[in-house]
Amino acid sequence: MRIALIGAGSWGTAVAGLAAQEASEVRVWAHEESCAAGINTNHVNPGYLTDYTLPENVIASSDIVWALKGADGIIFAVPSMHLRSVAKAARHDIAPDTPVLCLTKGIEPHTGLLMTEVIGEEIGHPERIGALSGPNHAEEVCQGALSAAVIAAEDPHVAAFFKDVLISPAFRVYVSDDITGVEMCGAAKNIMAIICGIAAGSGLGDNTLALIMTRGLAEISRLVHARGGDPMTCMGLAGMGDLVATCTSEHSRNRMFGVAFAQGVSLEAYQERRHMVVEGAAAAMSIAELARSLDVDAPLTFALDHILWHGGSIAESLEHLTDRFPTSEFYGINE
Ligand SMILES: NC(=O)C1=CN([C@@H]2O[C@H](COP(=O)(O)OP(=O)(O)OC[C@H]3O[C@@H](n4cnc5c(N)ncnc54)[C@H](O)[C@@H]3O)[C@@H](O)[C@H]2O)C=CC1
Ligand SMILES: O=C(CO)COP(=O)(O)O
Repeated sequence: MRIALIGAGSWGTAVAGLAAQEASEVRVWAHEESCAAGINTNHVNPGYLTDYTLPENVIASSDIVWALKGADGIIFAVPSMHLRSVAKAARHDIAPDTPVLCLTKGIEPHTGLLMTEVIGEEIGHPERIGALSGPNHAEEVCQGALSAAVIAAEDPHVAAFFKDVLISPAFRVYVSDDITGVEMCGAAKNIMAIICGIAAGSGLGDNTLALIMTRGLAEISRLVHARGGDPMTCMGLAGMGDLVATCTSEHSRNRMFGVAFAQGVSLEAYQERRHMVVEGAAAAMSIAELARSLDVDAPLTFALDHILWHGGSIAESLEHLTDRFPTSEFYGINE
């Protein structure tokens, strides 16, 4: 069996290693030629996860046609801002019945589309496209630390196919049919992680972090419900699981960016320094747009959008948030 892994950042690299346990060959497409060369020569990606040695059946190229050739399954792991252009470039080299899995976490700005919907618009046959999400930092998964994820797909055969490819004693894979809920949770939790980072970087304590995570989860549940997903998904790996991991972990780019931002580092400077995507920044904008269009009350998302993209101050946003009159804890989720 041959798997194509489109994207050689941290997560694509770690998941290539997982897939290589089941597949006879994993072909990785890397945006940077140097990443492909390092994987082929030393079995190490020189750009990401540099302490991790990939299995020898993982090979790479910056030629996407080569990567897709003869693939029995295709996994997309590119940042959200590049997903549409990469899927467009791949469209003529993907057979209509090849199962596809999306690892990207985000919502497309202006369209409000989920990442699987973006891929579906470009390559067609959206029913064969699933999404994987959960509390999975690449740095831990590649070292075999016990982790779990959920794969959501409309077609259960697609979820079962990728579950068989990726599951191992150290990487537990559950399945779901709530693709909307799983993808909304994966995109929105990054916003809460940045806010937790800002709070921690501003000297606020553990009570505040727990407050942000809990009210964040209620906000995510309202968004999931309004977008047509199942709020129960928020209790699972893609919801609470990933929220806890990303809001508390030292590996979280989103949380660490929030800490740095509170100390005066700009988004551009942070991304330039780390060469890593901070998906929650883009998600603050795209999910704020989506929430307004769906008439969802999303105060934490609106606050981060205001701070990052409209010049709002942290102090002013905190004052605005704490001025709100608390109502029923779970409003907007059941009705
Ligand atoms: N890192 C992690 O532990 C996890 C990441 N994810 C998600 O996976 C997705 C990919 O993130 P990472 O692998 O962490 O990325 P990363 O931040 O480690 O690396 C950035 C990636 O962007 C690529 N890139 C840069 N410019 C590009 C362009 N013009 N066109 C196409 N690709 C370009 C780079 O080649 C590299 O693959 C994101 O949506 C992220 O939220 C999900 C779960 C875990
Ligand atoms: O989605 C991720 C982990 O599940 C990666 O995002 P963070 O690095 O911000 O946690």
